[in-house]
Amino acid sequence: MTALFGTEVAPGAVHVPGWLDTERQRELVAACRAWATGPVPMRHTRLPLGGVMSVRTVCVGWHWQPYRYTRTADDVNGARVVGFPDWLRELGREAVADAYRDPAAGAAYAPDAALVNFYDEAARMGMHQDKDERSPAPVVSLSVGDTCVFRFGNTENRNRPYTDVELASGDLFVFGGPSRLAHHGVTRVHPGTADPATGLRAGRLNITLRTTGLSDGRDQP
Ligand SMILES: O=C(O)CCC(=O)C(=O)O
Ligand SMILES: [Fe+2]
Repeated sequence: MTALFGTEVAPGAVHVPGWLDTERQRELVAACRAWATGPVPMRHTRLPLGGVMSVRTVCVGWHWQPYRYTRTADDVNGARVVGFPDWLRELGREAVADAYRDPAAGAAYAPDAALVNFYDEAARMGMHQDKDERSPAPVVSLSVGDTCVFRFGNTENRNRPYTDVELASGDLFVFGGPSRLAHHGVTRVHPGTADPATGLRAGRLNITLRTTGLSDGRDQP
């Protein structure tokens, strides 16, 4: 087991470098490759004002489109989103338990959605809040591939104060509690920093686990 000396970037926001070993990163890359092919293909999300996101995204458990979750990908091909696997929920539980050093918080964690984002070297993500979930449960973020600059800000606005954190392959970042609605984004990706042993030769994968707080038959309007 890796020694877990995470850094608290803000209250409730913990960075644990090197949390995933190479084998687990390889497994995640393989899972993301499979999800990227369907039933809903990985694609650039269209924004309501006509823009498209520079990252490519595929969802697991619930489909996210700006700014709601549904079971079917109505903005892509109408297909039902792939099911959320038990092993991914278990990984999320381990992540929360380790980052917060709180086994009970880990055991209570029950994510039901994941967003898988792929960044090529030009992709970015603007400052935003993850606020389409109806649950205060933490977000678990796992990174594989090229190192990026992850900007972790405040709950008030997109501006300072913020902290720039380098997220490298295998890193875990958990944000919950008072940081759950903090603004955050990715300001750049450092090309050529990935370890090819993960199976991802170029670019960056980020997987965020979320708890939607939704149940079937009650899709968000
Ligand atoms: O890529 C990252 O590290 C962050 C992704 C993110 O903020 C999101 O998907 O909402
Ligand atoms: Fe986010």
